Amino acid sequence: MAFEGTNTVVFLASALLISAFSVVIYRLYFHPLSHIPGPPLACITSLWLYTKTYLGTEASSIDRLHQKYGPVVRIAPNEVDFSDGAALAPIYTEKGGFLKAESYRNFDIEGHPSIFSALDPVHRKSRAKAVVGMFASSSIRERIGIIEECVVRMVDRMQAEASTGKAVNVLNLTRSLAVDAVSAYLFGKSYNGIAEESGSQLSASEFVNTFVAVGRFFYLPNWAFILLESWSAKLNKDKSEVDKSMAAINSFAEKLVEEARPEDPTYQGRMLKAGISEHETVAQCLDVMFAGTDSTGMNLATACWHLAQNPKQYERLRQEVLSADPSTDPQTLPYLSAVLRETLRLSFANPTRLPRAVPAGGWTFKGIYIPPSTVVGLSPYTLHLNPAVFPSPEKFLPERWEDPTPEMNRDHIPFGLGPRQCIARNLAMAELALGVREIAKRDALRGARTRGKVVLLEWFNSKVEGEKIELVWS
Ligand code: HEM
Repeated sequence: MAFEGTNTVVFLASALLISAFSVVIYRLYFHPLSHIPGPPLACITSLWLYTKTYLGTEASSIDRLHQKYGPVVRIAPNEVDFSDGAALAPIYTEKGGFLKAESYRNFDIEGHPSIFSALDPVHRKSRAKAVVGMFASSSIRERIGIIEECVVRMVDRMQAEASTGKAVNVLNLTRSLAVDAVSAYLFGKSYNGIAEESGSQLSASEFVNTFVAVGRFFYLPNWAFILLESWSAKLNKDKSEVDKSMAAINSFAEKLVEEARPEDPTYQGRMLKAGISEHETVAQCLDVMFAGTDSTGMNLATACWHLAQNPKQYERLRQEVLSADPSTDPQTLPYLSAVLRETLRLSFANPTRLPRAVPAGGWTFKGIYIPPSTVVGLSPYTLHLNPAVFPSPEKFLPERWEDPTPEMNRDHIPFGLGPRQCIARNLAMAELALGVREIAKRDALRGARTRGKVVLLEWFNSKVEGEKIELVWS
């Protein structure tokens, strides 16, 4: 009997080994992507990509692969990354671009695909159509005073915290501004983050951090994602802080929806009017609260960081702001716009690939055939740091935008591009331009020095280590 048992084990182990070996041989030599170069481990198993993503080194690791293997690299059995900006148009824009990859489902909220995470364009369209008017430049111009007020309050607080002589976490301040601007402008009710106790962490921070952390499991199949997310939430040592922050944000969003009427011209009112359920409307509000707080906060804090490090550029910006008519739209000031473009190039709020699925029929790029369902994409990280397009790419040089080449314009993709580019681009730009103008006008960065380093984990929404971007005023 024992002998028979051993035989079965040996048989099963051999069968397993043979099938694993066959998969390896197939993926390396017979798979429809076997003609694309890439590290053998990544071609054999998605674990390579999952690990890099989890560790927050995805974008830089793939960038190094491009340096070794060229502009088209296989980074997983069924995934290919491009570094050639010529691939942007076919993937993201032409004929509506390719559909978002399955991994976006991991960003669904409470089981609802958000405007951001929806894969199905029809599902997304009914939601986006209800609110897209709020993001038009003309609508933002009409109610720009709401954002201006938040900006003034944020700079007041920055100056008050600066005067204490202690290190100031500007990321906390800019996140507070961002959550207030989005909530006041879209929902008609400010979250009032700037009014929270000076020096304390924004109560919405852990909510934002939790969403950011979703990015570490971005590429996992949805079932594995759900499993790991629930385990890691249970194991989180800061669980009570997270729960508190989530509860604060959830009750804010729930109240908004409870009190909303479909005839209200607010984000929540428009969603309800479009027939979206109350439960889903709460989820859609949470989605923009996160998206609006994280990326804009990160970019404005990055602008402060670089301006504090570059006094000549800060002075030039100030001179431009001070000599302009105060009623001028700051987005029309050339140097201020150059500062923002350079900030958006280097902030890496969204550093990694924006993955898309190749449609039926496949796709041929410069003679290279990519079969249907392959996940393809380009990353802001690789494009924005390409020395052939942006010489001395690590340097903060707003001057480079005074006379940009066509390749610079093409490869600068902080908001993504095509029909799925950032729906709130105009709102974000208005916040950033008003923020930078107010800081320059009031000379809020006079005497500011950067403290420590800004280390990023390259998740879909990058995580700043320690959630701090610190300045000290002397
Ligand atoms: C500087 C600030 C911002 C940056 C850099 C940024 C960046 C991006 C990027 C890269 C995408 C496209 C992702 C992809 O293709 O997968 C995106 C989409 C999106 N963003 Fe932003 N974003 C910013 C501000 C905002 C704000 C303020 C809001 C909301 C108030 C927002 C809401 C969204 C939504 C809803 C989408 C999904 C659009 C769609 O798929 O139709 N973002 N953003």
